Amino acid sequence: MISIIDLNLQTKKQIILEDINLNFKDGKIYGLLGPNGSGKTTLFKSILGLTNYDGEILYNNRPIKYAHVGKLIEYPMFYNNLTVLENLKLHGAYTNLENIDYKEILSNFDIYEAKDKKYSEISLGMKQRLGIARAIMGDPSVILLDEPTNGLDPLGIKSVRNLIKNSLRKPTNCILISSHNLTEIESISDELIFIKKGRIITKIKNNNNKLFYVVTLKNKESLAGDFLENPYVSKLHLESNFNKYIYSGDDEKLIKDGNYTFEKYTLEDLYEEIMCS
Ligand SMILES: Nc1ncnc2c1ncn2[C@@H]1O[C@H](COP(=O)(O)OP(=O)(O)OP(=O)(O)O)[C@@H](O)[C@H]1O
Repeated sequence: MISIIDLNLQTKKQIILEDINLNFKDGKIYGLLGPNGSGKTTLFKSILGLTNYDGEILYNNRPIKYAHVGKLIEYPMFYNNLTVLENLKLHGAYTNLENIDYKEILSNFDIYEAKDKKYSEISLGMKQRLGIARAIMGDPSVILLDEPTNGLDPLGIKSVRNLIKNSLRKPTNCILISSHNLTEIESISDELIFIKKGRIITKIKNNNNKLFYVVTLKNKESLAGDFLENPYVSKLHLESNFNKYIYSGDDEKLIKDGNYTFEKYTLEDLYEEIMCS
């Protein structure tokens, strides 16, 4: 499990990440959502030790630097003049990975046919799949994917999505994905984390039922214990006293007991409500 404890990062001019406290469990996929410049990539860079920060990032109670972290972040660097296979082998060599079955990796990522093509000659979709293939070489405990479907066409998006869902998730790894594509992130993630101006606004369990409920308590006394204990209930804004909650479960009975008013939201509506209020 990754534990991020009191993470803060600021430059002389700007607060970039503020009071981040998060746990990411093995076997789960976490989707990070937030506008441009909200701090998603910087959070990934902190996990990778690529930037200074205050606070602690642990993996299974040890500093994260001891964990094997695979990454696809910003513009992945590959050598244009080397082939797909040569690029992967080079990565294997300089990261000291042994017993890598390159054929299996390339086949799993549907790029085996292109193994002898130069990197500069393959399509954007293949480049993206190659980037993910490289990220998971050696079976990392943590996988960070920063906008893995950036620039892909609809079929490319589908193929990367299926790959993440079907091949990457394991009980022994923890996957973090940032994306602006709400449909995609909703279909992949177990938990959705909303970040705005460097702060975690809220996090919700995703049950892939496509609809969320924004629930308003009629009065404070209506804070029914059962409701708040439900794992599919989160505050709309973690830090405010707002009497609004998000319910992402599918048992409408829970919110139809007269103590609440509720509205159905799509993830897009929810994103707007969270980011614009
Ligand atoms: N090295 C740096 N020095 C100073 N400011 C930085 C640095 N890196 C990022 N920032 C600033 O930190 C903020 C967060 O940027 P970051 O790239 O993490 O956001 P993001 O959520 O990943 O955005 P996007 O969705 O556009 O990729 C931005 O305001 C950015 O300008």
